[in-house]
Amino acid sequence: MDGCSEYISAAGAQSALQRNVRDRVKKEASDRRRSILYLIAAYLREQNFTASSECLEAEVQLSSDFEVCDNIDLDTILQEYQSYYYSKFNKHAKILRKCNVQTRVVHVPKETKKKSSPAAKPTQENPVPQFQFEVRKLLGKGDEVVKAYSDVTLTDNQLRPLIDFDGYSSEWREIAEIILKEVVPGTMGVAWKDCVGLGACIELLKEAVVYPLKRPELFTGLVTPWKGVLLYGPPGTGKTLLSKAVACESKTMFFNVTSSGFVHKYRGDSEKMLKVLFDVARLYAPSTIFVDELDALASCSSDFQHDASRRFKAELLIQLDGILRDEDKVFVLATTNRPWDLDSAVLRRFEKRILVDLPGKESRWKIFRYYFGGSGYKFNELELDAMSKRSADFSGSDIKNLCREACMGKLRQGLRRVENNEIKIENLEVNSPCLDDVLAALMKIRPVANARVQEKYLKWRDEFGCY
Ligand SMILES: Nc1ncnc2c1ncn2[C@@H]1O[C@H](COP(=O)(O)OP(=O)(O)OP(=O)(O)O)[C@@H](O)[C@H]1O
Repeated sequence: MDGCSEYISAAGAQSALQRNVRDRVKKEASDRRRSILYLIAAYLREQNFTASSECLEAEVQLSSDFEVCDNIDLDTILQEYQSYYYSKFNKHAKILRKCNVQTRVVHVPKETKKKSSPAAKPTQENPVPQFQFEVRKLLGKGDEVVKAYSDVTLTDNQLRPLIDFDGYSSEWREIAEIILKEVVPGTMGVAWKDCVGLGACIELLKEAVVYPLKRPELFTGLVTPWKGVLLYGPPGTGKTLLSKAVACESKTMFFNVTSSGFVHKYRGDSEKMLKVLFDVARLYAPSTIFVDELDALASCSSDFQHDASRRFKAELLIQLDGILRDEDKVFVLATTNRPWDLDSAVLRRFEKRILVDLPGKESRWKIFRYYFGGSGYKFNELELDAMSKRSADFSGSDIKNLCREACMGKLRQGLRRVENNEIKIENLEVNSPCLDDVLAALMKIRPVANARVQEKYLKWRDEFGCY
């Protein structure tokens, strides 16, 4: 082959290659366009716009041989795009903008003008529009949901079944129903008075969730209620106890998000779940979203897969921003005993960050009195002084354990006499524990935290706390 024909054949091969690439790109674009149309048709059907969906299917000749895959819907795609945009550019994606009214063009296809939607107008032959029929079918499900949280004190709004809220996909409703089934009943019997020695935290929680509901007119302008509160501190100091009291005392719908359960149960779909959670909380407002162990969900180094964790955090930030910005009566309460591990962007969204510290001597005194008094055991002030003095570093939970151990110690003495056949078990009477029993228990039970641990929290509070 001479140089010229070599050149021609190389040029021919290159142009064939270019044609191939062009064809591939064209095919990809046309596949994409086709997928978009299927997605739109499915979305319209999902939203009960049956006539519009049929019209679209006819106009673009969609074949009934294809259907949208289970786990793809427009809502998910949009949500993922928003999360991606936020994590990439650190600002919210703008999906819509108001158009110029003068230049706006409204396109009404001829077919839809002729055909009125069966859902829109009941006729004599068909008095129950198709849409309402769908509603009835689903209403049964909604009723079950209402029953599931019927022991919560609910307002009229909160008693509305899910189906009353239009415009959500069936996937959204499925997730929403799971969430509603996990609403914490307000009948756990924990009152403010059970959170002994935690007066400052209680005041703040009342400011955030109780008073704004009782006297909303007092909380306007700059005096808006706190929307995000983080309770942090050593283990066993009553953070979860406080949140249970919020559930019982606040009369809000209380959504309990246990981090480990959340990530495990909805792995791969956590951010979708999170979005629905906040949607549902808004729909059923006033509500409280309680996130236990926030560090497991939003630490700088979350252990669930890197990408999933990034997307989850981005969605959490979007949702927290929404709560802070909007007027909705949704309050987010979170706890952690590793505040230093939290992602700083998440941390910033919690307007109040409160240390629930180890109880001081006076608080320990009150906690001893609370637990022994609650069981009918009376100790005088001097005895309570002695206990509180010797229990430095004990958390509320440690003190509770100590009280149990003291009572068990007394019972054990009696059981030993039964074992030695000194008395019959039927005749065994257990006396109140005395100070010696408590001191003996003090030798056995050691506190979980100590001054060094406490120091770490105090240091973090001085740097990042907001109380
Ligand atoms: N201040 C307190 N007054 C009365 N009881 C308390 C107090 N603090 C803790 N307790 C008791 O200890 C138990 C455990 O406390 P709680 O679970 O609230 O601690 P926590 O701070 O959430 O711990 P962790 O950080 O490990 O989750 C409570 O259910 C309660 O019985």
